[in-house]
This record gives sequence, structure tokens and C-alpha cells, in this order.
Amino acid sequence: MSFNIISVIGLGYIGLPTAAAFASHQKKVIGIDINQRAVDTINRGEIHIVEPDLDRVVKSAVEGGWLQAALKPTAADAFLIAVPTPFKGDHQPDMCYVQAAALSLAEVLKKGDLVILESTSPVGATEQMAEWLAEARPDLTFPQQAGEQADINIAYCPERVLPGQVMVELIKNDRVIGGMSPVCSARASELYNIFLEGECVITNARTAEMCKLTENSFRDVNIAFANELSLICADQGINVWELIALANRHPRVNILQPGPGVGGHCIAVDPWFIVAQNPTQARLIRTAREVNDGKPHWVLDQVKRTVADCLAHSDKRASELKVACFGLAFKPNIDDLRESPAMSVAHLVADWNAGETWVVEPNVKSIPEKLANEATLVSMETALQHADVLVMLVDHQQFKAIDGAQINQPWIVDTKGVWR
Ligand SMILES: NC(=O)c1ccc[n+]([C@@H]2O[C@H](COP(=O)([O-])OP(=O)(O)OC[C@H]3O[C@@H](n4cnc5c(N)ncnc54)[C@H](O)[C@@H]3O)[C@@H](O)[C@H]2O)c1
Ligand SMILES: CC(=O)N[C@@H]1[C@@H](OP(=O)(O)OP(=O)(O)OC[C@H]2O[C@@H](n3ccc(=O)[nH]c3=O)[C@H](O)[C@@H]2O)O[C@H](CO)[C@@H](O)[C@@H]1O
Repeated sequence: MSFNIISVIGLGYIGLPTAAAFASHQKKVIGIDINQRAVDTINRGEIHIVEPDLDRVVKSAVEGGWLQAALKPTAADAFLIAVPTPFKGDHQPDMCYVQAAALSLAEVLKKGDLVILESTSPVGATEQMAEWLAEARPDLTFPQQAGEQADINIAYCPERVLPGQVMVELIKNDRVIGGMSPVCSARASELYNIFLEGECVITNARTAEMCKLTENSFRDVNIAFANELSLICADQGINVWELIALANRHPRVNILQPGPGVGGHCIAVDPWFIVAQNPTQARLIRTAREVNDGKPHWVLDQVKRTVADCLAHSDKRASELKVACFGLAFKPNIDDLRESPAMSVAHLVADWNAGETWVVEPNVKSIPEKLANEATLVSMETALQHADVLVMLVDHQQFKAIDGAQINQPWIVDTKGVWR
């Protein structure tokens, strides 16, 4: 059975590119989002998020009549769920968006449909989703009861695209397909093969769920190693970037880079899903999270020390000092300030600083209101000329290009090793 209509539920950083990828292969796609502004924007052929090349693909998909957005699901042959899965309370996965999405599509499910969960989820989430669907639609059979013979096929297929390279990685990356039965996996592979150039690698749903969490935990643990080294090296008077470059000359050593902490919507969140389910066993994964989350506070301590040194060598009072934070985004060369360790450092500095706190972020025109109440967005040139203390937080290309001769201040905290 072919897929005549594909429905993507949740039109954010993952759902919208996925919907656009199917639509650009002349598949009729209905994108569903509870956010009226997102729906209206997409239906105008525009986008509400920043991702290279996505605007062009969405525009042509909407103009060609292949993609349209709506607030509520209607009948389709395949449903992909890409809604948020944040944590709540003490780092417990919050599945309320997935549940709401599943219940909304349950109303329009029909025999032969395929339901795919793409949202990053704890182990067992797909089985749970299948239960919610079965309870909502007792007239249909599901894989947990009917196996290969089920009316509805269900799979967990995680997304692993890198923000900033989504339109390339969506198509080129291999995709893990975790069907609740072999038939479910076969149907899911058939669906992704509409646009996928990478390989569909088949497993079961629980392994696929764990695979996504494992990938991001692996990166978090490795960044934590680099961040821990940076603390040790500061204490020992060793340049951590030189050290890592030297160690990486070993043929089997490949250490990542330290920084002000780990941000984004994935790496700082997903490892907690493993910790929440296996708190006793997941000791390394939990510690990595704690090391990375602790880094902004360590950076503040470095700023305090540097400001004290600066004051000791100048006739200015603390209230007259200007501290400039370079970079607010959660990683280089993007404008995304959400879940950013650089933002955390800027807030910590501004809350503590008796003088003025300046922030430099060449990728945005304004800063969030809360930060604007305590810090001022200034140009790179102003900060370089007039700030007393410089705090390097994000290695944006503009900052890396600064000529050392332009930097007159000796009072620098460099969390990225850019101005070493
Ligand atoms: N952004 C990434 O880089 C990335 C990469 C891999 C996996 N993921 C995972 O993919 C999932 C989605 O992430 P995202 O970054 O696209 O999130 P996002 O916040 O950008 O988009 C989610 C969208 O879902 C909508 N939504 C919420 N509840 C809904 C409902 N009941 N029905 C319809 N729409 C609903 C929201 O309005 C929003 O537009 C998460 O589980 C995330 O962990 C994200
Ligand atoms: C396993 C993996 O690669 N997963 C990727 C990741 O995407 P991301 O954009 O969140 O990932 P990063 O680029 O690693 O950035 C995260 C934070 O770590 C900081 N960092 C990074 C490298 C380093 O050496 N030192 C650092 O300090 C950086 O500044 C930033 O704050 O999750 C997505 C969603 O699940 C995946 O889809 C995507 O494949």
C-alpha cells in the first residue's frame, strides 16, 4: 500500500524539515501544529524557525500544493509525531505532548495506517503510545496485541540531524527504524525511503529509543571529560587547548573541546532520560550532566577573580567596571539563545557585577527581556574598545577573526581558547 497522504504532527525544528522533505518528493503532506502562528506562517510558504535552506524547500512545497498546515489531524496513511519531550520536576521525561499528539491523531486513524514516534523518548515510550492509541480506538487492532496482523503499524524512528545542517543530514544520515513488529519496520522503512539517501537500519522500538539517548549521552560524557580537564588544567597552570591538541596527536585519542557548558535542546536533556529510568546504574551519565551543568558557575568564579585582578591594577571602582560577554548562542554561528550556557553565564555575571555588563552577539538584533533588564547588547567594536574585562563564551567566526592587536585589555576570561 502506498502512502498517499503523510501527516507530520509538530512543525518545529524536526517536524517541519521532515514534512518539507516528503513534500519535495511530490508527496501530499499535512503538517499539524497547535501553534496558530506556525500554521499561518507555513501556509504562507514562510518559516517560523531558523535553519539554512529550509525556507526555500518549504516555499516551493507550499506553492506546489504538496504541503499544507492545519491545527488538527485529518485522515492520512502515515503519521509522524515530532512534538517536544522536555523534562519536568527532577529531570523526569515529560511525555504529555506525545500523549496529546497521539490522542489527537487516534480520532482519525483507520486500518492500514502507520504511526511513527520521532520525538526523543525514554525506553518504553512507543509501547506506552501504542497503549494510548489502543485505549482510544478499541475498534482497531495494534501490534502489542495482534503483532504482524495488526490494523495499525507502529515504529520508533529517532531523528539525529545536527541543527544548522538539518536539510543535508535529514536525507544523508542513516536512520534507525524500531518497529513494534517486522511488518511495522518494513512499512516505516518504505516511508523514509521516499527521501532517504542513507540506510534504514532495522531494530526493535526499545533499542531504537535507547540508541537516540545513547548517542547524545556519549557526546555529553565526552564534552564533560573536556570540561573537567579545563578545571584541572586551570588549577595546574596548563593551557587546556594546547594539552588537548597534544593528546589528540595520539592515534586513538580524540578529546572534544571545553567551553562554558553544554546547551541546546538535546544533549543537556536526553541523558537525564537514562538517569531517570536507571538511577543506580547511570552513574557516569549523571556525573557528566553535573560536570557540564556546573561549568557556568565555574566561569563566574573565573570572572570574579579576573575582575578582582583588574580592580587591583586600576584606579577604577567596581561600579565603574564594564564586563563584556562575547557570545550568547548555545553554540557557534547560530542565533539560537535557548538553553544556552553562554546565556547562563551572562545572567550570572550581570547578577553579580557591581558595574555594567555588556553582551555581544552578532547573530541577533535584540536580547531576551530578562537579560535586557540587567545587561546591554553592544557591538563587538564597542566592547573591544571600551570594556575593562572580556569574557569569551562562544567561538563565533566573527570573534575568531579578531586580530590580537585589536585586543588591548589584559583582563580576559576565555572559555573557548579563541584568544589564547
Ligand atoms: N531540534 C533538534 O535538533 C532535535 C534533533 C533530534 C531530535 N529532536 C527531538 O524531536 C522532538 C521535537 O523537537 P523540535 O526541536 O522539533 O521541537 P520544537 O519545539 O521546535 O517543535 C515542536 C512543535 O510541536 C508543536 N506541538 C506541541 N504539542 C503538539 C500537539 N499536541 N500537536 C501538534 N503539535 C504540537 C509545538 O507547537 C512545536 O511547534 C523532541 O523530542 C526533540 O528532543 C530534536
Ligand atoms: C550526538 C550528537 O552529535 N548529537 C547532535 C546534537 O546536536 P547539538 O547541536 O545539540 O550538538 P553539539 O554541536 O554537540 O552542541 C551541544 C552543546 O555542546 C557544546 N560543545 C560541543 C562540542 C564540543 O566539543 N564542546 C562543547 O562544549 C556546544 O557548544 C553546545 O552547547 O543533538 C541533536 C539533538 O538530539 C542531534 O540530533 C545531533 O546529531
